[in-house]
Order: sequence, then structure tokens, then C-alpha cells
Amino acid sequence: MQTVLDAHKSLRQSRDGSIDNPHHTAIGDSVVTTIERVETFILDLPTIRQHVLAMATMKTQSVVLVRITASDGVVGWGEGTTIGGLSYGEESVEGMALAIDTYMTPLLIGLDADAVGAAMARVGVFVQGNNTAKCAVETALQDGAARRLGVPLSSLFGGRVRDRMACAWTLASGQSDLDIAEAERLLDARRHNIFKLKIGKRALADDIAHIAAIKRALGNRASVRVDVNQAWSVTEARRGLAALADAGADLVEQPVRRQHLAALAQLTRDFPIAVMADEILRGPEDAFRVAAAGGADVFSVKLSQSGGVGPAAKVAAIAEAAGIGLYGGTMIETGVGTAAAAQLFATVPRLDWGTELFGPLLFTDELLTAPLRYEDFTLIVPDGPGIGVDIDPARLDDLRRDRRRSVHVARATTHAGE
Ligand SMILES: O=C(O)C[C@H]1C=CC(=O)O1
Ligand SMILES: [Mn+2]
Repeated sequence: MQTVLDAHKSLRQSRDGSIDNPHHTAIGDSVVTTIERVETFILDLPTIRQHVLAMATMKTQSVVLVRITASDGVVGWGEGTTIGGLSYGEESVEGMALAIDTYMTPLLIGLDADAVGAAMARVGVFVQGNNTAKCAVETALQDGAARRLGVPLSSLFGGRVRDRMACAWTLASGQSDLDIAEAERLLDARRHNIFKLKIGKRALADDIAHIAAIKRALGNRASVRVDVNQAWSVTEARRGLAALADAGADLVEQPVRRQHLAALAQLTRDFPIAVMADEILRGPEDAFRVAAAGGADVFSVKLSQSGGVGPAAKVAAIAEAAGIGLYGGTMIETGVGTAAAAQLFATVPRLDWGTELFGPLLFTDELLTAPLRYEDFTLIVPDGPGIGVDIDPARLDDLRRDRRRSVHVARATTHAGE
């Protein structure tokens, strides 16, 4: 039986013709740069303030970084991040590190480092689901492939149509007056004029009063949007969407559970406020299903949920083909995942709803040698090769869980009701 590995090996052509090159491996009559090492790092990054979501309150964000070293010495980085332990999704950072180290790495070692699609196809044969862990691996491979060519990752996805993009900020301190003060500061600094409010934890009437107060304070100076993170029943959502539109909110994100596509489609049809799909989208197949059902006006495209840069590009293409609006989503990633997402969203012809690639700004510590630039309400897409940013090794050492001195990880997240 021919395996995916055999198939991709036989498709590869010699790139430099030199069998003697010590950095390349001869496979059959092909000479390729191979994947030599895959390493995972769990990092814990304290947040600048508590971040209150329907299902969890974050005080620290935990992420998995993947470093892939190829036989030519080129290193690629990727990130797999989720929110609130296991309260947002079915993958945790600990589980991702295990899935990568135990199951994905042995499948990857020795494969052609440039054949990212073939490598991920092989992983997909033997590893079901685990999209966020796959995202970390796939992004690291994409980064390495682009660095090897000396081009930004956006060049592997058709090239840029923009070099900066609108960037929302999430107001989630848990208190209306603090949120308003924070929004005013960010408007004054010209950093953000799109605000996403996290709701669904409190009673509907309290959430609506909170949104109305913020919209009243900010008026036309800002777009106000809300993310329910699946917390509403269908009945609550029907009441909620009507009230949100009256309060002046522009968009509501994932109001009902991700399993309830028919309800999401009904809400999309029945209310004038834009409905955005988030948790329901776990890759291209879901994107197709949701688009075919008329399940949303807008897709929040996330690299982590989609399974990497390539699958996220397919989600975006399905939205585009279906006339669904696009928004560049985040899982509150470090500069690594944020830069990778920016590279992809720079290539999307229409990004009408902007992005929320603010992740690095929510952390007390900077991981990169040069921070991402946020100016004039936008994020600037980095120019360098690959994802366009570099990790500071000293800061990486500082933030690694296995080297960490002080963060009390067990209490870094509290859950709804605590
Ligand atoms: O969209 C989510 O549900 C996750 C995330 C993105 C921004 C934020 O504050 O939380
Ligand atoms: Mn969301």
C-alpha cells in the first residue's frame, strides 16, 4: 500500500541537484531538506488585568509554542493556544504538548520540510481532531518553508492586499465603568476603535444594560460588538439579539452553542444585527456546512480552530465564495500566533470586519525581540521572512512553565460560578 509519505516522496524533485550536500537527505532519486527536530514549550503569560469571559476568568494565558528545526538549520515557529484550560474547547495546552510530542513528532521526523501539505496530510491520517495542536505544528512548518525561501509567509498565500489591518480590543474587566475608562484611553491613544464585549456570564438584562452604557459613552467613535461564547439558550438569544440591536451593538458572536447550527441560521435570518460564527467553525468542513445552512453573516477565522494557516485560508475562501463577511479572530495568542494570523489576513481580498489580533497587548511580558506594531487603530503586518517576528530566547526561557519561578498555574484561571 502506498502511504502518504511514499506519495509525497515520489513527487519531490531534487532542488539543488547536489547529493553531497550534508543538509539534504537523498530519498529515492530526490534530494530534500528534512524535518529533524520538533520541540514543544508550554508558556504561562500573566495578563495585564483579569479577562472575564462567560466560561472562565483569565489571569494568565497559557500557550504551546512549537519549534521545528530542519536539516538545513532553518527553524520555524508555531503556536497552539486555547482559553481557560479546557473550558473553551476540547484541547488544553498540556494535551496539545502531549499530542505533538507523542503522536505527531514521530510522523514528521524525516519528512520533506518544504512539503507542508503532505506532512499535515500524513498527520491527518493518524491524528483525528486536535486542530489547535495541528495549528502549532503546521504554522511552524509554514514559517520554516517561507524563511527558507526568504519571503514573508503572506507570499506563500498569494501575496498581500494590505500591510495593516483594523484591530479590535476586548473589554472584559467585568465592570462597565472600568471598561468605559479603558475604551476611552485606547481611543485617545488611537490604538483601537472597535470594542468587543464579553457577555453571557451575567443575567441577560444586566448584560444589555452593560452594553448600552458602553455604547452610550462611546457613541459613533467606536464600533461595539459582543461575544456570548455560546452561553445563551435559543430563547435568551432571541430576546438578546433584539435588545442588542436596540442598544447599538453592530455584531453578536456565537450567541448559542456550537452544536445548534439551525438556531444560529434562524437568528441570522430573523435579526438585523450581524451574527458571527466562532466556536462552530473548526476547519473547512464546518465552514462549508455553516455557509450552506446560511448559519452566519460573518466568520471569525481562527488559525487555531481551523488547524493552521492553510486550513484557515480555506475557511476564508469558503466564506468569500458564499458572500459571508470575514473577521480575523484570535485565541489571544502571543506574537507568534498573532504574526502568523496577520500574514494570512493580509492576503484576504475583503476583511470587512477587521481583526482582533490584540493578543500580545494583553500580556505583561513581551516574547519577541521586536514587538508587533499597533498604530492608528491598526496592526502593522511584519515584513521579515516567515511569520516576520523573532522570539527572544531569554524571554522564552523566562516564560517556560518548566523553568518558571513564580506563577501559580493551578489558580491562573477561575471558572464560571467560582
Ligand atoms: O473569540 C473568543 O471567543 C476568544 C477570544 C478572542 C478575543 C477575546 O477576548 O477572547
Ligand atoms: Mn468568540
